[in-house]
Amino acid sequence: MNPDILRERQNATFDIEKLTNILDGGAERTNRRREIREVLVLNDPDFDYGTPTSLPTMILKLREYGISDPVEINWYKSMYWGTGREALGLHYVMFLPTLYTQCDSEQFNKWVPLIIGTYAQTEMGHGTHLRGLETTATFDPATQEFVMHSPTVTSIKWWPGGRNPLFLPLIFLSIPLSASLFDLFLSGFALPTCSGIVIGDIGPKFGFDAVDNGYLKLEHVRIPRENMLMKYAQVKPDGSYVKPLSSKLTYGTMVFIRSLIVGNAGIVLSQCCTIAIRYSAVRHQSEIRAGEAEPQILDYQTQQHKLFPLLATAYAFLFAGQYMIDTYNRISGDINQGDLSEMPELHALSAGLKAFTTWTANTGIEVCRMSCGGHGYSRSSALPDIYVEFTPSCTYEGENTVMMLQTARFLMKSYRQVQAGQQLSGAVSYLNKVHHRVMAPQAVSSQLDLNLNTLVDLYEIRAAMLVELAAQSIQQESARGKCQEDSWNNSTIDLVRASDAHCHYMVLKMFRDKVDQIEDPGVHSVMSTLAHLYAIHGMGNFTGDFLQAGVLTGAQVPSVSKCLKGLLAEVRPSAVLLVDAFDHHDKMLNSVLGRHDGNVYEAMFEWARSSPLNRTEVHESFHKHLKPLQAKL
Ligand SMILES: CCCCCCCCCCCCCCCCC/C=C/C(=O)SCCNC(=O)CCNC(=O)[C@H](O)C(C)(C)COP(=O)(O)OP(=O)(O)OC[C@H]1O[C@@H](n2cnc3c(N)ncnc32)[C@H](O)[C@@H]1OP(=O)(O)O
Ligand SMILES: Cc1cc2nc3c(=O)[nH]c(=O)nc-3n(C[C@H](O)[C@H](O)[C@H](O)COP(=O)(O)OP(=O)(O)OC[C@H]3O[C@@H](n4cnc5c(N)ncnc54)[C@H](O)[C@@H]3O)c2cc1C
Repeated sequence: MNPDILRERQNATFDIEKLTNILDGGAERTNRRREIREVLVLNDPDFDYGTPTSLPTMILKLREYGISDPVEINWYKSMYWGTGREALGLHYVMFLPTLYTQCDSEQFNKWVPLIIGTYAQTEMGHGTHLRGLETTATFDPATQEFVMHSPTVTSIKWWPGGRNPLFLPLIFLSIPLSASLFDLFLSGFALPTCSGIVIGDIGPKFGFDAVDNGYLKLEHVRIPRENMLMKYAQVKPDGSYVKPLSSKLTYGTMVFIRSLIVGNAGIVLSQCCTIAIRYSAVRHQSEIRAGEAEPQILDYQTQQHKLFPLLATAYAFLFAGQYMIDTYNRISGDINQGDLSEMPELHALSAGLKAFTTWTANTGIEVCRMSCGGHGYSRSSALPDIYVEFTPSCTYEGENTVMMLQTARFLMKSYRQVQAGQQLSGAVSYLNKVHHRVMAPQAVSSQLDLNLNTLVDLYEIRAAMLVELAAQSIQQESARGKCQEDSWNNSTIDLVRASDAHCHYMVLKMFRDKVDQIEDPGVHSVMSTLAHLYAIHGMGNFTGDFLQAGVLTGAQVPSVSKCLKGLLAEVRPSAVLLVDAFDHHDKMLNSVLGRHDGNVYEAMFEWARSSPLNRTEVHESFHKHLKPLQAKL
């Protein structure tokens, strides 16, 4: 074990295992996660780490072990595939959940155990604007079939993941928006089951290489009426259409995956913090005091300023992910019983948090990479691969700006309800006070009140102010004679800012609520420090908002920076222990820099020597290209 990393693990002030249990949702969940990792994967003789040939093995093993919980599937898959995406991700997180939520009982029993599929909603011309989708599904009562057709080049289905002849049916969204299970291919290498299908791969991408995103053009292809997913909407044999309780029920799968993405952003950020902080504990560079040994780069304040707020953010997002999944499960249970009353709030929360967490994590991954210097740019660090695999999450499952505007739509509606004298409940209840709150700054003293509850209040006031400013912008545009739509569009910068502040407040509130539940004094103390760091770092980034909200005075601004520096120093002794608590196995992290034993340099040399480029003393290209050239010179 590297001596630096060994020293970092001495004198722990908190019980790491207890913190790991909290992250997993209890000791039993930690035990289950490790059982899946150690017994079902690492000790499985069939386990051929992360090679494509192991994909069928993985599927059959998941079925053999009866693993169906999305989190457990993710635990299993992440051990198999490390930090990358793999071809079946979409099957598990979109195709199956759509069948679970949109099939009637007969369809469920018919299809769920048997098939692997994808989710073909996006078209070349439309990904965001679902009401603009052009693919048609025309019912033919004479044959009891739907005729599926791509009328224009822009209606070609574009992006479905896993869209190669290997794969089976796909969930298909078409006009009128209904989800029809469209059985295109038999399993295995069979060709299309019917003519009129043009299919292929959309070509090289920024990354996501394990997933073959394809295109699909349909020319009057017929599928049985029964292939329309009929839990919520039906087309009867006589062609009559039974409308769903809400047209937005068809969007349910996207709400589900957005809810998962929130926790996943926390997981990915925790992986990167593990890599960067462990590496920063063993990397020595330059000097602080002349003549002394080169310090660990983790002792540079700037390095702490880069990494420790991200460490706090990783914990914040993991807790937000737990809250999001619990909220999704509760409200989707109610929806299943026909109670749609909280569907708008679930949509607004999942859309906003998905955008907020992925934007922040996306930036954070790059900060972690750059904090590792040149070695961070090496694939051996795993950080470039993590970035390339994660960054599309700001686009897929709802492009982030559009998602923030969906949350803004809910905030504006809530604000108008308060103006009309209604009393709000739930996540936006803080808006009830927006007119009565005295936006008085804290005590005039230049000292900040560091009570976590006070900090949550300040974020709440900031959010309320920005919601009100966005609403006022819309009102001012209307007063200038703009129509409602133009008033909205001319206020979208303010609207996104308000949604971002709302999500920031929600995440800090969830972090505070989680800290309040922690009974172990040592764990409570270190988590409280991280929650403070998360809040103060945010105040430093958005000082203008807090000044504008009147909850921070100019005299207090220096205190923010002073407080931040103090918190960085407070986190320093626990930094390595805090990433150890994430409990990422070396095999899954697949990072030379993030090794648990900290033996980076030896491992890096071995990694480089194993490169195919080093298989021979002199690369064959010399003999093939350079030597003949030299002969002619
Ligand atoms: C800790 C747990 C960790 C576990 C980890 C487990 C695994 C983690 C996996 C992580 C990631 C894996 C990734 C896998 C690969 C992903 C591959 C990508 C796939 C895709 O991208 S699929 C396609 C995704 N596409 C979209 O998301 C489309 C986005 N567009 C839309 O959703 C809609 O067009 C819209 C919302 C933008 C607009 O819709 P519409 O025009 O119909 O609505 P309006 O804006 O006019 O609003 C009308 C009212 O409808 C309400 N509304 C809208 N949407 C919803 C909804 N979904 N639910 C409820 N209500 C909705 C609006 O709020 C409006 O209501 P109002 O009352 O009138 O205001
Ligand atoms: C790696 C990857 C995998 C994918 N896998 C799948 C899949 O399996 N199945 C599937 O169906 N789809 C998939 N997609 C497609 C994905 O869902 C869409 O790309 C996504 O929904 C964004 O839509 P778009 O590409 O049309 O972008 P656009 O909506 O065209 O976005 C372009 C710009 O327009 C802006 N914009 C759009 N509308 C508004 C608005 N109302 N207000 C303000 N600004 C706006 C956006 O903010 C953005 O800046 C995948 C995409 C990627 C990158």
